[in-house]
This record gives sequence, structure tokens and C-alpha cells, in this order.
Amino acid sequence: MGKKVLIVGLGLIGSSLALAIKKEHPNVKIIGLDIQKSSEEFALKRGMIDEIGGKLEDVAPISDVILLCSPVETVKSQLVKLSKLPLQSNVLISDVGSVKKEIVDTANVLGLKNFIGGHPMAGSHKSGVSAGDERLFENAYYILTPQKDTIKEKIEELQTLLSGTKAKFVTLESEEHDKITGMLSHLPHVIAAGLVNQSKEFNEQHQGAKRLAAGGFRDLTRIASSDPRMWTDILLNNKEVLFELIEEWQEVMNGVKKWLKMENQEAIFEFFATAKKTRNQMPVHKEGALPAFYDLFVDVPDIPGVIAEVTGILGKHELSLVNLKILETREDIFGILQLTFKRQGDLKRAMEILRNETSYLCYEE
Ligand SMILES: NC(=O)c1ccc[n+]([C@@H]2O[C@H](COP(=O)([O-])OP(=O)(O)OC[C@H]3O[C@@H](n4cnc5c(N)ncnc54)[C@H](O)[C@@H]3O)[C@@H](O)[C@H]2O)c1
Ligand SMILES: O=C(O)C(=O)C[C@]1(C(=O)O)C=C[C@@H](O)C=C1
Repeated sequence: MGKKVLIVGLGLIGSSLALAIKKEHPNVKIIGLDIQKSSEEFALKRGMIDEIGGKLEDVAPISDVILLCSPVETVKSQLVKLSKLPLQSNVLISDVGSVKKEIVDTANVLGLKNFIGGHPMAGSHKSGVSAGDERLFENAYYILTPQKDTIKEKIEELQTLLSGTKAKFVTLESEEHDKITGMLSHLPHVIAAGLVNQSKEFNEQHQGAKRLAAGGFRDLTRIASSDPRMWTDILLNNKEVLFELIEEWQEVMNGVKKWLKMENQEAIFEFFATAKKTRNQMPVHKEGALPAFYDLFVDVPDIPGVIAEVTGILGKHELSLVNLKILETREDIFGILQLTFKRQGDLKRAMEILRNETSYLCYEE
């Protein structure tokens, strides 16, 4: 019989891992557990998991592998719970939390020897089980932060289990991990959220301004749509690193302010020239995970039944959506439907079909 793998937290990351594991290891039995019953049922119905786990204390002791895929603060309390349970002596425990030092230190203090910190460097601003995608981690880096005495075989066991992710594994010290992700992930999320909040106040004073936001604002602020609970946990668990980074960021902004005051053309030019050169050389351009979602926008008239009409057409052509959102009504005439697909091919087909079968304006951004 195959291994029993328990996945705790069936959101975006947990369900995507479940799919990737199942694909590569069909004999593995995946047991799923979530505080949201609807997520457990969705995952079971879609074949992401083989069984719903019930209570952690009942199912953890019979599991060969336990993957904690909940928010960072919850992972820490789940480690405490696990440390009190009669787990199998060779159980492998890992997590996917975006911060590593606090989690690895917790496992270490609790004496959970077979715990290996993990963090797939891929994700999305979308969350929840319905966003799960077996290809989410393809080509992405998957960081592992083993403890000093973790045996090599356990690391290999984890990598083999996760081979279906098609991610590239790298090993880091947890402290180094938090410094790097602080700079490349956590600070950018703080800046994006700050910018969107600043623009909210601005928009209240300048009616209609938000409609004019174009590519620059969109590219810089997509991640401001991420889950606030997840990001609260991340910030509070990486605060020392973020103190420093935020201070450096403030210095950068002060520099720009000073050059503007002095009309220092050369310094301003150099600021943008350095950024352009650096950004163009960064591997973020060439590698990294595939974008996980594709949004199609449809301008529809503000009349009853229009959503059913659009989804009905897509259903007839067996095109399934990850998400559907109604964006703000424009000028009391149009509403904008945001239809999210997992595959670009599906988006293209949907656009063609809707253009043929309706008169609505369909576009990608
Ligand atoms: N979203 C990303 O881009 C991303 C990328 C890499 C890592 N991560 C990390 O992965 C983890 C999960 O993030 P996500 O994006 O999948 O979030 P998510 O909100 O999609 O999923 C989290 C799931 O955990 C469940 N949960 C919460 N408390 C629980 C508990 N006590 N017991 C069982 N289930 C519980 C929630 O109901 C939810 O289904 C976080 O630690 C996050 O830092 C996220
Ligand atoms: O693509 C996104 O939406 C993400 O924010 C993914 C992202 C990031 O790159 O910052 C977010 C948090 C994770 O810990 C890892 C990846």
C-alpha cells in the first residue's frame, strides 16, 4: 500500500500540492483536512484528496507524511499540537509557510526532528481550494530549510514526494531565507498595499480617477489583492527583517524627494537607469513559475440574466472558470465581468466564442 500523506490546509497551496503529488504518485493516499468543511468537500469531490481527515489528533498518528499548508501563525500552533501526539517514529513533517525562522525554531524547540521547513516560491493573489492548480509550482524555486541534524534521506524523501511539482529545490538557512523573501516578496507586498491604500484616499478626493489607472498601476499592485490574513501572519513573523527593509525603503524615497527639491536631473536619471539595467538582468524575466491565472474581461449591459447568459455559453463549450467577479458598474450602463481561467488556451477560446455569440466587448488586460 502507498504512503499516507496528510495535508492540513486545503487552500491554494495545499490543494495545488495535493494535485501535484497525486499526479506523480497515484498510489499515495492523500488525506485532507481544513477548518472549512466546504473546502474539504470540494477537494474530495474534485479528486484532489482521497479522504477527509476529521481531527488532527486522530489522523496525524497514522500518517507517514504531514504537510502543513495553513497560515504561518497556524502552522506554529499545529506544530505544538503535533509534538504532543503519538506520531510514527519516522514521520516526515513539512510546511509551506512564507516565513521560515519562526517555524523552524518552533519545530526545533519542540524536538520535532523530522521537520523540514519548506516554501514554494510560487503562488498567487488568489486563495482557496478552487484556485488549486497542479502546475502552479512548475519551474519555480522550492526552498527547503532543514534543521542542522536533518538526515539526507529525509530531504530526499520530501523531494521525491514533491517531484510532481516540477519545481527546483534549493536549500537555505531559515534566517537567510527570511532576509531574501523579506526583500523580494514581503517588502513588495507592503509597498503594493500601501500604494493602493494611498490611492484610495486620493480617489475619494478625485472622483473618477481610478478608472484611469493603467498598466503601471496594475502591474505594481496585483499582489495587493492577496489574502490579508496570510500577510498579517507573514509580516508579524518577519518583523526584524522588515524593520530594516522599510527603513531602507524610506531612505530611498527621501533621496528621490531631495533630488526633486534640488531639481537634480542627473541623480533622477541615474535612479531610473540603474533600475532599468538591474530589472532587465534579473532572472525574474526569464524563469520562474508560469502565471497561474488568466483574466478575461467582458463589458456587459446592466440587465438581469446577463451573467447566466455568459456562463451558460462557456458551460456549453465545456470551458470552466476558476473565478467570476463583477467589477464596478461603469457610468450606470456597463458592468465588467472578470472571468478567470487556469489556462491561457481556455481564455483565448472563451474570448473567441463570446465575441462570436454575443455583442459584448471582450478583452485581456
Ligand atoms: N499564496 C501564495 O502565494 C503562497 C505562496 C507560497 C507559500 N504560501 C504560504 O502557504 C500557506 C497557505 O497559503 P495559501 O495561499 O494556500 O492560503 P489559502 O487561504 O488559500 O489556504 C489556507 C487554508 O488553510 C486553512 N486553514 C486555516 N487554519 C486552519 C486550521 N487551523 N486547520 C486546518 N486548516 C486551516 C484555510 O481554511 C485555508 O483553506 C501560508 O502559510 C502562506 O504563507 C502562500
Ligand atoms: O504571485 C504572487 O501573487 C505572489 O505574491 C507569490 C509570492 C511572491 O512572489 O511574493 C507570495 C508569497 C509566497 O510566499 C511566495 C510567492
